[in-house]
Amino acid sequence: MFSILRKLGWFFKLRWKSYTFGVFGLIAVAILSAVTPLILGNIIDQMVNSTLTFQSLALQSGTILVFAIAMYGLRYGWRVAIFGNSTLLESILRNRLFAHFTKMDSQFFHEYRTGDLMAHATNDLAALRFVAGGGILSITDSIFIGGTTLFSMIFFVDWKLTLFTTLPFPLLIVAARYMGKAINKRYRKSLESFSQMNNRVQESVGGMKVIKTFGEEEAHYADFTGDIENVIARNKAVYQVDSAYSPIIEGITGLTYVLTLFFGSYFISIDRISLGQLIAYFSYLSMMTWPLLAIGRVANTLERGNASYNRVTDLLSKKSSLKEAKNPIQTPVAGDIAFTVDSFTYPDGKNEVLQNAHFQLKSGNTLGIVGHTGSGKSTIFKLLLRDYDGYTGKIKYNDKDIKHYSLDAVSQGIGYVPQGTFLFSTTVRENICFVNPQLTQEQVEHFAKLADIHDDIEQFPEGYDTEVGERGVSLSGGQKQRIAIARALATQAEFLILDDALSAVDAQTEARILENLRDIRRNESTIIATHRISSIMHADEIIVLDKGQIVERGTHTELLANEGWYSQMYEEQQLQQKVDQGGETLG
Ligand SMILES: Nc1ncnc2c1ncn2[C@@H]1O[C@H](COP(=O)(O)OP(=O)(O)OP(=O)(O)O)[C@@H](O)[C@H]1O
Repeated sequence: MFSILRKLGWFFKLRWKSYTFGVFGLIAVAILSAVTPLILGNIIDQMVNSTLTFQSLALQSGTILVFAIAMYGLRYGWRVAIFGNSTLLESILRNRLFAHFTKMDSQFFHEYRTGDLMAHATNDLAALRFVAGGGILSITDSIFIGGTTLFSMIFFVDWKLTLFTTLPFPLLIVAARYMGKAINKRYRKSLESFSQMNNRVQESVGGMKVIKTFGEEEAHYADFTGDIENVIARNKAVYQVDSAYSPIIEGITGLTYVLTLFFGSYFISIDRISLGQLIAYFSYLSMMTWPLLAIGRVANTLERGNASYNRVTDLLSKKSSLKEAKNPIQTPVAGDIAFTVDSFTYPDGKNEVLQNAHFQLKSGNTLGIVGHTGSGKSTIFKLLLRDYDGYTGKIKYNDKDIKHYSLDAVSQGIGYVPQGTFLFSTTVRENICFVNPQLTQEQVEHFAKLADIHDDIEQFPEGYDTEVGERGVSLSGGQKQRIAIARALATQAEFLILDDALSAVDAQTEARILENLRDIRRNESTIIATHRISSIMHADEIIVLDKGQIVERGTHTELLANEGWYSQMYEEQQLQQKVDQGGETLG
């Protein structure tokens, strides 16, 4: 249980000054508050004995007032010190987690759902914040405030009275401990159901269009209602124990008050203690409840913190399967590509996704990749981007193994437009200069023009400052794709990879964009995967993939002469285009 304090040792060491100040503040408050009831008791005794002079009353009340002001200042100080530290710990760990997430590979995000990762980043870190704040406070409280109060009860009032009246105290500790444990257990379950509901909300909002299209709203709503009911039931279970907690604690403290009244009156009657001492004792009793509850609470806070710390370190210890070379090449990848992958299977997949996929791309050339859906086009890109290492064969940039480059060097050398475009909920401009925020307006417009999206952006309510996504303008699929292309071009990388990145734009627009690319990227390399043959017919080489194997390769003319799948697809698509154009003229 206390091992969490050792595990967080690095943080306590880091913040030892403010913790020392905070703990001393707490101890000083404990001592001052133990003296106050004594003064009070003394005033009352002097009153009873008619020895109270105005001077001594003023002096003693003045002392109480000074103590109260000092305690106010000290309490403020320790709160700022200790709770300030606890939020600092949370932010340090949150930064570490986030930095770690950014380094992890695709496999990691496949394994952990977003909702779970968010739960770790919130609930577990909050539990650790409690340890570093409330936990330290409770430990100091129970040891020092509890200790000084008990000491004062025994030595400044009466040891016998203390003995008889504190009999129910162990009961208080046990009740606080066990009920706290039960609350924690139920609370954890309620968090789990909350996390499950969170995951569903996230999926539902993301997939709302799909759900609606398939008329699945009701079924989905029923599932969601089930989740909500589960959350409510589990929260109720927490409150059931929670509601019983306070009455039980109050009952036990009530019992100590009754015992004190009984024994106290008796001891006054036999002149063992004075009335003033009894009143002081009552003050001590009320000061004692909090440290006793703290003892029960400390155990639970530490246990929860321990479990959370283990979960967080577990996440942090997950290694990306991609290892950086010892002294990696830091210059962005460039030059010729030699792709010779003999075999690749996804880490959690059963079937080989690529087999003997070998191709070369000379610097400055364009490679086209076509093939059925699922034939492995995107997989080739994932390997070129070094999302996975587990293949047999070699991938080389400029004659050097991809694994000898740093991960940043690979991503910096490639402008990538993935199949599913993702834009950030920010302005069009910020989306375009995502990698390079220093771009001037002219440069941003230049890339937007190349991606044939400039005219569209000019029409948006606030031009390049228009927000995209939920808070701003809704974009068409084709507009999103073109902004994503502008963003990839703005990286000014050596390689441009377009993965079916023009599927949502019409053939004329596509032709214009490709023409622009051919023009400005004459000396740089481009790889285009597509279902539309017209997109790649100008490529220097085209490869046709089928079930992970290259079944045809050559230039457009060579492939047509081949009379295989490529020429057949080309003819079908030409025919389709003619039919479409015919339809347009007829219409
Ligand atoms: N993360 C993954 N884990 C396991 N299998 C995967 C994963 N991603 C893709 N696959 C499988 O690999 C195969 C090739 O997929 P890939 O996405 O490369 O095809 P594609 O040619 O790009 O298809 P499309 O034209 O539909 O985009 C498919 O059978 C697919 O199911």
